[in-house]
Amino acid sequence: MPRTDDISFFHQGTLAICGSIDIGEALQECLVFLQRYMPAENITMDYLDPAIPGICSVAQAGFSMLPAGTVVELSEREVAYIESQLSQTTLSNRPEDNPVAQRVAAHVGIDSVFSSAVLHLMTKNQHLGVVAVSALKEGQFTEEHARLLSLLHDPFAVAMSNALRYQEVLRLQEMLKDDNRFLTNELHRMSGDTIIGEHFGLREVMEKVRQVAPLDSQVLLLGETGVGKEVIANAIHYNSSRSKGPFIKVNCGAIPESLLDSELFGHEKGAFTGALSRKRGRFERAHGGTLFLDEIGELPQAAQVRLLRVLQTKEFERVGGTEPIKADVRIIAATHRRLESMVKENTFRKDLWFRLNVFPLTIPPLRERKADIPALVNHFIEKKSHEMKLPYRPVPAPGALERLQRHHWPGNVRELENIVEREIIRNYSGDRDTPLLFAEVAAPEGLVREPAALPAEEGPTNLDAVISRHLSHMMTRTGGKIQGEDGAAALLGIHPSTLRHRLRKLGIPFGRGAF
Ligand SMILES: Nc1ncnc2c1ncn2[C@@H]1O[C@H](COP(=O)(O)OP(=O)(O)OP(=O)(O)O)[C@@H](O)[C@H]1O
Repeated sequence: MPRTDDISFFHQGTLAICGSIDIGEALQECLVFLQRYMPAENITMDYLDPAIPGICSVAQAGFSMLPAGTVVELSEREVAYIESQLSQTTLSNRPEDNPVAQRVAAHVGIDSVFSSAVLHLMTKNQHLGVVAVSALKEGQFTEEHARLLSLLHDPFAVAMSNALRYQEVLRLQEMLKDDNRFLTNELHRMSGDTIIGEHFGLREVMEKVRQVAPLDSQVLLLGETGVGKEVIANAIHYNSSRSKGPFIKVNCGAIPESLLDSELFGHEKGAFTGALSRKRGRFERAHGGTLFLDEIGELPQAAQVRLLRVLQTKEFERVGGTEPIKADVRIIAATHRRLESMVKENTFRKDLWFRLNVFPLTIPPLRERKADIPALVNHFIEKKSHEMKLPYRPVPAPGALERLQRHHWPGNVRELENIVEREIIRNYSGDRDTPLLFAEVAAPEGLVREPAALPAEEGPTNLDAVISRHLSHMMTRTGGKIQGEDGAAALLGIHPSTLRHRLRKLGIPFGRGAF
């Protein structure tokens, strides 16, 4: 039968050990408790890592015998000593009694004599680690102290096991955060880090981006398909105070109506057939960041009502859930549709349109910023060659860029990107020494709309257009370089600042960044 004071000792000791989720704080409580029964001045919880081999401190309280996180390497003899002691509580009242305690003391710079009582923690014959109680004087611990300490074996073993698991969770969490940071940077790099035309065709758009990005206002991006709405949404996010948060995209037109609610707001386990586990929706995932609602004009009426409610209350419930969830999300919506006409036709809710239309930003179609085409072509050649791991960089054939600039571009930048990719593939499978001709842009009927007054073969006759064409050609030839012997200014025989002035006036990109 256990003695009554043993039961009380166990009870109070267990409360001290389990009193805090932080194992350091728990050991501090425990040290204060143990001091009522033994001359404990320090307590550490450590485990043996056979891979080092050495002991690693999990937590500590007292005079810093072994601060948390310390690793002390051990010799084979010292590891063998620990292994020989597993089934008992080791008392060492003189340093020479315990070679491991001596090694630890030397490691932390304690040169005075000391004594310790070491409790080995075991579960199912597996050595979890030790709890070591120490004092800075010799001969401090008795068999009775060892007996009392061993009464606390089980709560210490549970605490040790939880602390190790908790450390593992923190390690994995840090790894996930690191992966997340890496992937976010990769995504950012891949999805529009470079905005071609920001100083030329998109200058006004980018001015507005810089104005609105730091504010938390909603933005509505308008423009034909493929003009770069997502690229601009990215730029707003990465130039805002939310840039470290997530950028989550939803293509409202690509998700079946029956799945929209679950995609946007998430669902609880068992909310519907196939909901095997709880799932967070895109709103929840975008918490602290930006939610990009692409193709907002395709949102079905019922979903428009729910979206409006979330925008008004900033709260939603998961499908099948009752608990309201708050998400701090900035909304950027985009559409190639004329929302105003849709409102008139009653296919888009007027109140939602008002909500979204706080800061409308229209991205001009490519045909209205043709001066950006050479730089875009070079950018896509670079991008695609890199993606395709080409050992060489194809170059456009003479006259090809002019041909591209005469195209009407109904599919905008995306169409240009696809054409560049196709041309590189064609070039790769044919004669790689042939420059990229882009012959296809001139071919299909209706795609190329040459202005009647400017037949393609004659080229422009208006003086500015002729100069613009020539300067664009020179920029392509020199890779945007203005100064130096091989720069465009020297080739044209004019002063570099005069050339820069001309280029700016005509909206022609220059400089290394433009090519
Ligand atoms: N200014 C730009 N600089 C570099 N790349 C661009 C630019 N604008 C668009 N792109 C590229 O063109 C492609 C189409 O752009 P994006 O997806 O942003 O267009 P969108 O207007 O959102 O299209 P949709 O209306 O179909 O959703 C993307 O690969 C994008 O990276």
